[in-house]
Amino acid sequence: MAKIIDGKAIAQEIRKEIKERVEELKARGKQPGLAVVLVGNNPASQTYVRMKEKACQEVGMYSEVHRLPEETSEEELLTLIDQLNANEKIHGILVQLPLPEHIDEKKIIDRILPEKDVDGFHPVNVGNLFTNTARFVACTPRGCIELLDRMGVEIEGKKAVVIGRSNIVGKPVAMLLLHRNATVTLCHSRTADLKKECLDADILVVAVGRPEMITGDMIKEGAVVIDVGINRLEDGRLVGDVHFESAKEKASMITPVPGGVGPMTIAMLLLNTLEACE
Ligand SMILES: NC(=O)C1=CN([C@@H]2O[C@H](COP(=O)(O)OP(=O)(O)OC[C@H]3O[C@@H](n4cnc5c(N)ncnc54)[C@H](OP(=O)(O)O)[C@@H]3O)[C@@H](O)[C@H]2O)C=CC1
Ligand SMILES: Nc1nc(=O)c2c([nH]1)NC[C@@H]1CN(c3ccc(C(=O)N[C@@H](CCC(=O)O)C(=O)O)cc3)C=[N+]21
Ligand SMILES: [Mg+2]
Repeated sequence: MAKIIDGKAIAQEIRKEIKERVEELKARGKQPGLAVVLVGNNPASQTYVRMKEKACQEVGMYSEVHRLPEETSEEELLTLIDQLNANEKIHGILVQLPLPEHIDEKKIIDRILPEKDVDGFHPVNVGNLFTNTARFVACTPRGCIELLDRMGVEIEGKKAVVIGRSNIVGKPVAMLLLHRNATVTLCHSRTADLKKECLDADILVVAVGRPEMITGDMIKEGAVVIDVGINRLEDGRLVGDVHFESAKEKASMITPVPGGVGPMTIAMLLLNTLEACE
C-alpha cells in the first residue's frame, strides 16, 4: 500500500518559505511582481488564473491580471507583452495557455523577455534546460522534481519512465530527471509496448491527458508514481491519468489528483517569480 504524496501540504510549506523571502525583499524595498494574461473565457483557465492571483496575494507578491476578450488580436496581445516587458514592477509574465485559435502561441511566448519568462516556455529557457544551465524551468516539471526531493526519493541511477512528450510537461521533466542521473525513457502515443516500459520504471511520471489510463498492473512493485494528469469527468469528478485505487496497491509512493502535482505547479510559479526578482 503506497504512501500518499501530499502535494498540497508540500506546496503550502514552500509557499511559507517563499513568503519569508518576499518579506526580506520587501524590507530592502523590493517586491516581486507577477503579471498573468488571460485571453478569452475558458472556464478552467479562469479558475487557474484566480488561483494564481490568490497565491500571489497570500505570499505578499504584487500581481496584476489582464483579462482580455476572446477577439483580442495577436497584435494587441504583443503590445501588452511589450508593455509588461518594460514594466519595472513586473518580474514575471505568464500568458495562460491555451490561447484562442487565431493567435500564434509561439509568437507570443517568443516575445516575452526570457528573464521574465517564469513559465520557462521561451526558447532561451528551453535551450538552457537542455544544456543544464537553466534559469527558469517550467513550473509543472520543476514541481515534480521538488516533490521527489522533498519525499526523499533518490533519483540517481534509477529507471525513470515518463509518459507524454509535450513541450510543457513530458520533455522538460524527462530532461530534469536525466540531469539528476536517472536513466530515462520517454514514451508517447507510438510507443510499441507501453505496459512493458511502465513495468520497468522505478519512477513513473504520467502526463498524457487520458483519465485513469495507467492501471496497477502496469506498475512495478515499489515504484514511485507521479501523476500529472488533470481530467474533469462528465460527472464532475477530477481524476488523474493514473488509476489511483489499483496503482496505490503496487506503488511505494503516489501523488493523488487533486492535491498532488497541481498545487506544486502554482508554488513553483511563485518560486520562479521570486527568483526573477532576486
Ligand atoms: N498538474 C499540472 O499542473 C498540469 C497538468 N497538466 C495535465 O497533464 C496532462 C498532460 O498535459 P500535456 O502534456 O499538456 O498534454 P498534451 O496533450 O500536450 O500531450 C500528451 C502526450 O501524451 C501522449 N499520449 C497520448 N495518448 C497516449 C497513449 N495512449 N499512450 C501513450 N502516450 C499517449 C501524447 O503522445 P504524442 O506526442 O505521440 O501525441 C503526448 O505526447 C493533461 O491531463 C493536463 O491537464 C498539464 C499541465 C500542468
Ligand atoms: N502558461 C501556462 N502555464 C501553466 O502552468 C499552465 C497553463 N498555462 N495552462 C494550463 C496548465 C494547467 N495548470 C495547472 C495549474 C494548477 C493546477 C492545480 O492547482 N490543480 C488542483 C486542482 C484544481 C481544480 O480543482 O481544478 C490540484 O490538482 O489539486 C492544475 C493545473 C497550469 N497550466
Ligand atoms: Mg497541451
